Amino acid sequence: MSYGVRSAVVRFGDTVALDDVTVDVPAGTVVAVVGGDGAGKTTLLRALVREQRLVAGEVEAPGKQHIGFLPASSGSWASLSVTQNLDFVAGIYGLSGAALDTRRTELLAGAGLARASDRLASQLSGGMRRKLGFCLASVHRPGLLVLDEPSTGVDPVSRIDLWRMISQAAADGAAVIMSTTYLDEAERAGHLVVMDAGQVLVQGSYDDVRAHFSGTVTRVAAAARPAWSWRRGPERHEYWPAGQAPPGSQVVEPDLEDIVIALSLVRRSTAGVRS
Ligand SMILES: Nc1ncnc2c1ncn2[C@@H]1O[C@H](COP(=O)(O)OP(=O)(O)OP(=O)(O)O)[C@@H](O)[C@H]1O
Repeated sequence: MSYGVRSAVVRFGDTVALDDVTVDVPAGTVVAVVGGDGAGKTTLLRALVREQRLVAGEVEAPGKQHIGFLPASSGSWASLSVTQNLDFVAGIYGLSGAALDTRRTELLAGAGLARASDRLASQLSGGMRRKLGFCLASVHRPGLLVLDEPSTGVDPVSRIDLWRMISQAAADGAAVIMSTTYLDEAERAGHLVVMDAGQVLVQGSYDDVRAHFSGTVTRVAAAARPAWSWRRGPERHEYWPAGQAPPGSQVVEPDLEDIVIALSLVRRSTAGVRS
């Protein structure tokens, strides 16, 4: 079973938020959607859960009761405790008794929230709230799990817990699609979708994305082409089209962050956004 969107188009006035986007989300796979601000990640996920209407194209998704959706904001009820949040959502899906007890224990332990089970959601840290949101989205073991930036604000150690749970959901057979701004963690997904300005720039496994990348990334002290360079920690990286890097340049093996930035710069240049 594979879900997804085909040739999806979404417009907000003059803004094309999705421009002929086709993405498959096969069962048992984690698809990570990456891209800069306004790339169209949230619109894609909302289209998939049918919260955003398409101007053109098709959505293939199961019925609402088989979808789990963690929206970019909130995802839980501030005035309910952690347990009350879980039991409330589980109840909507008809989960009760021993089955609910088992699932609650499993999710709270996995998310590291067991000791916070009586705390109000409003009293949780931002990262804990995102983890609770994940638990609520996945409590009914949906066939399609759609997560909008589940790890934003979650500390690096807790992100490991979250990834374990996301991977487990896929291993149990769910089709999982998530957006993330953490490109190091996106590299772990089975399938990557790199977006910019509503378009899919490239998609496939991390190896496919690297193989598709043409051009050279160099490490520089001062940028020769400022519009094509970006900061990476204490370093500065610069993009050159294939064969154009000056002789003697310090060439670096581009990681996903370099590739996403370079592809976005190329797209904007092609679209006439940059001179
Ligand atoms: N309700 C809306 N009304 C008008 N424009 C919108 C609306 N929602 C999204 N957009 C525009 O559509 C484009 C895609 O937005 P979207 O939220 O999908 O991007 P994103 O990749 O999720 O960005 P971010 O990471 O900043 O949330 C942006 O240009 C955004 O301004």
